[in-house]
Amino acid sequence: MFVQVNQLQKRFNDHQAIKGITFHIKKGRCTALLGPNGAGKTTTLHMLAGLLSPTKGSISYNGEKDYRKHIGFMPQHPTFFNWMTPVEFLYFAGKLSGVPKQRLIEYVNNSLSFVGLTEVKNRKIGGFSGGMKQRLGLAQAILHQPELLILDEPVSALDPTGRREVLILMEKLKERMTILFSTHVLHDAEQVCDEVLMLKEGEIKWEGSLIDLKKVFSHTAIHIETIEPIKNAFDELLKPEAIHFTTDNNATILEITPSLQTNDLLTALISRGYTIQRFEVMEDSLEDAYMKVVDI
Ligand SMILES: Nc1ncnc2c1ncn2[C@@H]1O[C@H](COP(=O)(O)OP(=O)(O)OP(=O)(O)O)[C@@H](O)[C@H]1O
Repeated sequence: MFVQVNQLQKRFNDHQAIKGITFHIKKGRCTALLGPNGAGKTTTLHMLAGLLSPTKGSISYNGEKDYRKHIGFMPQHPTFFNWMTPVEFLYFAGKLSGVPKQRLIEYVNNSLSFVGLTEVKNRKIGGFSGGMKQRLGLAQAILHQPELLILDEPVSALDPTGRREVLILMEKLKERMTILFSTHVLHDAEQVCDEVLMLKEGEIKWEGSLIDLKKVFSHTAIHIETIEPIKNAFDELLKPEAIHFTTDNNATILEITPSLQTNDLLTALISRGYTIQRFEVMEDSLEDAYMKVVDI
């Protein structure tokens, strides 16, 4: 166990934003905190980063009390002094986060090189694109080489190019540190995360690996077309297994449980003399699984 969160709650006046959530973050894994707007993602990340105190509950980081030095945090909208250069900004941030003076130059240069901003390191931040600013935010968050990197909606505000750049950087960072990031964009989560935490209205709706999420919530649909009509031909084959069964002329679409082996179905059809023109296995996307979970 790396980070254990127990019965965490946050109340803003009369609004209970986080309703007693319990989860853990596994060391070395990249976890996506997924949820619609207002689910409580930012509030949860701020509590984990030590920027907001919980109303109730606990966060345990390898048993340490003051764990903030091990955490790197990038807010949803990183703000900069536009008149500063990346080097000046990172020196300033490095001093604040307690990077030893003798290592500061090395750390700043390493971070800038990692996010691809070395060439512009002495230009004013004011002239930077959104993507460059986001990469500078990332450089600041990893500057002190944290064990846990927390990123609040790291790609949501970016155009497709900027999004891709940041996702590639996250993919590389996965080898060096544990990552927790929030997003409401499923496609982005699917590309980079190993673990998923789904949050809705301040409650965890699902926790587990991306692979398990797909297994548990997706259906497999098989689209079959044969030359011979196959209506009612499945009775003995799979009636108890079939969830949904529709036919349209010679096209048959089955939604089956994962327990049924598609190979067995194909073999059975061939051995019964059907001439198969199409046999296509279609799996639900993470988006379908997500919709099922958040609609619980
Ligand atoms: N400082 C605050 N004072 C009062 N209510 C707040 C405060 N911060 C957040 N909230 C409320 O708590 C709930 C959760 O907000 P939060 O920003 O954590 O959600 P989110 O999942 O990050 O949403 P988004 O994707 O829109 O950023 C919302 O209803 C929000 O209005």
